Amino acid sequence: MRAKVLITPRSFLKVKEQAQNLLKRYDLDLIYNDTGKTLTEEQMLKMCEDVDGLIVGIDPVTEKVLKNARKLKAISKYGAGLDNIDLKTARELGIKVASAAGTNATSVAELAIGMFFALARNLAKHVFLVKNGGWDRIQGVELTGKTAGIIGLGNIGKEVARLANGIGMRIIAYDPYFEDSEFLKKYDVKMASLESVFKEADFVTLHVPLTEATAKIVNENTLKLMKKTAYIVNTSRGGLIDEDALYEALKNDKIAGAASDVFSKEPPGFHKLLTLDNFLLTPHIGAYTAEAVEKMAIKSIENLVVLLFDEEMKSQA
Ligand SMILES: NC(=O)C1=CN([C@@H]2O[C@H](COP(=O)(O)OP(=O)(O)OC[C@H]3O[C@@H](n4cnc5c(N)ncnc54)[C@H](O)[C@@H]3O)[C@@H](O)[C@H]2O)C=CC1
Ligand SMILES: O=C(O)CCC(=O)C(=O)O
Repeated sequence: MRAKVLITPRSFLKVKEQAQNLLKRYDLDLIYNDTGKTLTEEQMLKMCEDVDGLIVGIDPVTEKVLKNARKLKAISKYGAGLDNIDLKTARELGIKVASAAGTNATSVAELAIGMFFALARNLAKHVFLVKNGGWDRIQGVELTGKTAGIIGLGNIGKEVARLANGIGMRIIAYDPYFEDSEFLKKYDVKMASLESVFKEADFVTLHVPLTEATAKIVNENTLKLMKKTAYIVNTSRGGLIDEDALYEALKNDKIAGAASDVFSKEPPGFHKLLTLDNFLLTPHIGAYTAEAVEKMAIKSIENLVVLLFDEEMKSQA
């Protein structure tokens, strides 16, 4: 019987033809999420019920969804973060999981550095000001010579380090699992404690996965360590920040500003952070570039084939 695969990411539709072409040698029925939105748990419950494989974006793959998906053998993440997948239940049920980490690293790193520039030169405020008839200038700061504090030196964190080094920033990083001393030498990165990163950095940037250990890594206590002139950038996951504590720090000018691509609830709806003009935001666009969309799609297809058929993808030549 043909295996059935559900493909949920909205942006996957942009490379649908290419994906179908890559998979044509395999006996698969491909079902797409055509709602134009991230699926809810209810929708996932229904749509995963009789599938053998799943290529998933940030839609919830909860215990309930997994237990109801009796035929499911493989989950291939279209992207890096696996926090939307209940990995413990997947393991217990013998469902294999793979990530496409690395495929979107350049795109996310470029957004993070873009946010450094936007914060340093008050870009959003200036656009708003001039469009509303003003011509005032808010003094900015240079990035050159400032300290970038990278939390999580994986695929994305390393790209941020490479770019920050090119700008002439001093770089410190916290990642207890990082071991590549050659990389540190090449991009002049100094490993530091988490506390030192918060204390010394002018731009703290988050690139860790959301896990029990990293949830609310930015909180009242760590925000208190930061300089009044420092900024925080989050292109990783909303759950890494205690959003109430960030609101208080920004509102009371305890730090200079923050930018976030991600929220604990997406879309955030009305959130008090959105009322602050020292808070910039984007709607989870980190990996939404032509290049990353294509790379994520190809890698997630290749991973699915390995997981489902236990083989490297056959050459398409
Ligand atoms: N905004 C967006 O569209 C995107 C967001 N992301 C987020 O970025 C995260 C990072 O992605 P990648 O760099 O590709 O992942 P990665 O797995 O390559 O790197 C994660 C790094 O975090 C480190 N780490 C893990 N636990 C840690 C801890 N407790 N303290 C300090 N370091 C720790 C690991 O050692 C690793 O070096 C993803 O998990 C995802 O949540 C990823 C892609 C797109
Ligand atoms: O753009 C997407 O579909 C989500 C990317 C993402 O958040 C990830 O790779 O973890």
